[in-house]
This record gives sequence, structure tokens and C-alpha cells, in this order.
Amino acid sequence: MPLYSMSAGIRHRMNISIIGTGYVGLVSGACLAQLGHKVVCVDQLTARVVRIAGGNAPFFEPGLEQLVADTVASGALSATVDLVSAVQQSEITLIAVGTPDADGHIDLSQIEAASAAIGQALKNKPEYHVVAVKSTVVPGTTDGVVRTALEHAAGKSVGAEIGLCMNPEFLREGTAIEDFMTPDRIVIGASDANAASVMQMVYAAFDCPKVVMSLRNAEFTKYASNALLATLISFSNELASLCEQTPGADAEVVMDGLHLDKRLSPVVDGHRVRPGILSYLRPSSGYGGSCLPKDVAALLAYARGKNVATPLLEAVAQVNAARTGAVLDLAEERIGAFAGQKVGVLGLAFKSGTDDLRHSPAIQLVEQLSDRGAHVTVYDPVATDLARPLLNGTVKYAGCAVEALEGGDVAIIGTAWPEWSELDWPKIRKAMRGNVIFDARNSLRTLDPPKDFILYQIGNGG
Ligand SMILES: NC(=O)C1=CN([C@@H]2O[C@H](COP(=O)(O)OP(=O)(O)OC[C@H]3O[C@@H](n4cnc5c(N)ncnc54)[C@H](O)[C@@H]3O)[C@@H](O)[C@H]2O)C=CC1
Ligand SMILES: O=C(O)[C@H]1O[C@H](OP(=O)(O)OP(=O)(O)OC[C@H]2O[C@@H](n3ccc(=O)[nH]c3=O)[C@H](O)[C@@H]2O)[C@H](O)[C@@H](O)[C@@H]1O
Repeated sequence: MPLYSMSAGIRHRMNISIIGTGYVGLVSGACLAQLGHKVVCVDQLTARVVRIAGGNAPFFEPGLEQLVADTVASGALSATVDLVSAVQQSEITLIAVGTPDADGHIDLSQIEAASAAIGQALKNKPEYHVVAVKSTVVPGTTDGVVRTALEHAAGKSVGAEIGLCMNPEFLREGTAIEDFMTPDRIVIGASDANAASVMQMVYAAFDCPKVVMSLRNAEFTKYASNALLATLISFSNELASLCEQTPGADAEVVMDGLHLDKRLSPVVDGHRVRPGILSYLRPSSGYGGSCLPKDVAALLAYARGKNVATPLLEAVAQVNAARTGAVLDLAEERIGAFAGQKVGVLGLAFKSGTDDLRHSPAIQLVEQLSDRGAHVTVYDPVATDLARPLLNGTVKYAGCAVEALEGGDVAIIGTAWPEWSELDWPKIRKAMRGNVIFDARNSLRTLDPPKDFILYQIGNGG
């Protein structure tokens, strides 16, 4: 039984190889297998491959464990470390390796190595083959580093023998399967019409708009998307800082009012059809994760390389970098200095629904609380143990929220896990020494302040 019903089925069951089994590679692989393609996922990490081949997801992502189990069991999804045979037995290869930040620049070494390895495999494959970059890469990479490495290793040219595509992915961690299966649009950058038509066949089951464009425009579209999301968040956080110094003001209420503008939240036939941009205008302790911070940095470096001034984007990054400190300054203004206080932090992941700690604002919060002299105990529903190697030795770890707050003066919400509103707050009140909650993600907003607690929120002038 497919998890998602599509308007049109796939016309042709394709053999697809995917290099890299992270969030993008494995989620894409499992979803495409679920839709009827035959997918082989390749990774150089043997442990990952063994887990996937055994029907298990190697990281936490809602729904992925079941999807991998089902698609491996049906034979639609397999995993291997053998890149050469995976590529040779497929018609199309998607590149989904990492493009990490290296001192404010994009590191394309995984992309280059994967492209060369694919080229090597294509040397002895007589049939036409399409290679599509799904990783986020700066404009010019697909037609530059990727093309050069491929052609050099394969001894063949892009055109009649190899098709080249850039197919950016817009999924979010925590909702990755839903996002992949119900995309707003599919962007297909292509070297030529043949390559584009093969890519269209991969996505035949999807009825969303599919926009075919040049390789560079596809690369730009991905950066434009993440840069705009980061801009919206920094805008809302800058406005939140202003509201925080204005008695009677509340940035959340302001954002709700702003959002009712139909230019931001489309109305069709008198009905608001989409949540609009509101979901990216929520004040927070900053944007984190493996992509927005690194992609903003990569675009800034790209702009510097082109001698183009990008003061707006620079400010977006600066606002974000300063936000954790600003949120803690606000907390100290309201509650008093953290030095010597016992603080329990609930949530460590960069957002709810994931155990990903990369560039997590909650981790930065814990580090800065320690620097300010607080005695910190942390708890996250899925990421507590993963945080151990990242945090300094003075931080303590708890097995549940109540334990994290036991004997504490202040509770701080670091990640907006929905679980917090289900907590037994009266029990927590008895367990804590103090009665202050500082909600750095405004996740308790829909709750009345738990009885006998003083609840402080960001974006709020009091
Ligand atoms: N994480 C996300 O939510 C999204 C990520 N992206 C982009 O997609 C790309 C991948 O991101 P993630 O999936 O998060 O990466 P990741 O870092 O979680 O996974 C990358 C995987 O590629 C493997 N790998 C690297 N080089 C390899 C090679 N030569 N052969 C075989 N395997 C190799 C690594 O071992 C690793 O398992 C990045 O460019 C990222 O910016 C785009 C949209 C969403
Ligand atoms: O390129 C990527 O990897 C992905 O980056 C983001 O997805 P993701 O990083 O998974 O998470 P988001 O839900 O976008 O959140 C990013 C950060 O912004 C924060 N955020 C989000 C919304 C908001 O209003 N305020 C806010 O602070 C979140 O808490 C989180 O720390 C984009 O939303 C995806 O479209 C994109 O594919």
C-alpha cells in the first residue's frame, strides 16, 4: 500500500542509483522506491549501508524507519558500498553527498570525489546515463567541478553520452518524507532536453509544477530559497528584539497581524489557501541546522568571489549570529544573572522532529549559559546522548524533562518540541527550586502559563 497517492503513476520503472545516504539521499531513495522505482543507495560508510540493507534507518527522521523497512523488504530499495556496480546497473545517478561549510566557503570535495567515481564507473557503460546533482551547490558547480570530473574520469562528454542535471531538494528535516512526497515544485536544471526528459520520468508520479531551467538557474533557485527563509527569520528576530524593549508589545501578535495581508498569505475565492510565510516569521533564538547557516555563508562567499556587495545577506547572518546572546541578555534582564543559577534546558536539536544537532541554536544556548556561570542540565527527547561529545564537561544530562529541572532555579526551552505542552508542570513545579520558565522558542505559547510559574517569552515587551 503506497503511503501517498499520486495523481499519475510512474510510466516507466527506472533504475536509479543515489550517492550519499544522508537526509537527502536516503529520504529521496526510499520515497522513489515507494513510488515504484528500483533504487540502490550508495555510501562509503559501511555501517550506514549495513543498517539500510538490513531495513533500518541510520538516523532519526519521522516515518523513515518504516519506509526503509518496507521498501527494502519489497526489493525496491537496496544499499551498497559498491558505487561502480550501482552506477553501471542504473540509468540515472543522483548525487546527494554533503557540501559542508569550510571556514565560510562551500567545501566541494565530496561532490568532486563522487563525480569522479561516477565518471570512472561510466567509462565501461555503453548506454546513455544521466547524472543529477541533488546536493546544494553554488552556481557554476554542476557545469564546472561536476562536469569536469565526470568527463575526465569517463573519457566521455556531456551531451550525447552523458546527461547532466541539477535537481535541488527542498525538504526539511523532521518532515522530510511528507515534503519529498508532496513538493510545491520540482526544479530541474538540465544540460539539454534529453537529460531533462529523463529527470521528468523520475518524477512522473508527482503532479506539482515541474520547472525546467538551466543548471545555473537551478543552483541559484536553491540558494535563493534558503536565503529568503533565513532573511525572514532574521527579520522576525530583529523585530522581536524591538518588541522585547517595548512594554505591551508582542512580536507573535504583530506577525499574526502582518500575515493577514493577502500578499503574504494568498486568498483564493475568499479562502486563505496557504499558511503563507507565517511559518518563517516566528521569533526564535535563531535559525540553525545543517543548511540555512551554511548556505547563507556559501552564498556570501560566492558573492565576495564575484565582487558583488550583499549587505542585506550579511546582515541576515549577523542578526542570526548575535541572536542567542541577545536572547540570553533578555533572560538576564528579566530574571537576573545566570551566574550560580541551576538551569534546566529542554531541547537540544536544531528544531523539533529531528536529532540533528548541526548548528543547533539550543546547543549555542547551553554553551553560552555555561560561559555565563550557570550550572546546566539538559534533556532532549531524541538527542541527549548525541550532544555529549559536543558540550563541555560541566554540563549534566538527564533522562527526562522532570529530571533535567529537578532542584533547578530556571527552566529554559531550547527547542520547540510539542512534548513540552504535555509535561506534568505541577509535578515539575514541586521538583524545581525556582518557578521561572524562559521560553526561547515560544513553544509554550498556546498553553496558559503553567500554574505557579512565571513564564517569560521572547519577542515580548512584558
Ligand atoms: N539535510 C537536509 O535537510 C537537506 C540537505 N540538502 C543538501 O543536500 C546535501 C546532502 O545533505 P545531507 O543529506 O544532510 O548530508 P549528510 O552529510 O547527512 O549525508 C551525506 C552522505 O554522503 C556520503 N558520502 C560523501 N561522499 C561520498 C562518496 N564519494 N561516496 C559515497 N558516499 C559519500 C557520506 O558518507 C554521508 O553519509 C547537502 O548539499 C545539503 O546542503 C538539501 C536539502 C535538505
Ligand atoms: O536546504 C536545506 O537543507 C533545507 O533547509 C531548510 O530546512 P531545515 O533546515 O530542515 O529546517 P527549517 O524548518 O527550515 O528550520 C531551519 C531553522 O530555522 C528556525 N526557524 C524556522 C522558522 C521560523 O519562523 N523561525 C525559526 O527560527 C528553525 O527552528 C530551525 O532552527 C529549508 O526549510 C528547506 O526547504 C531546505 O531544503
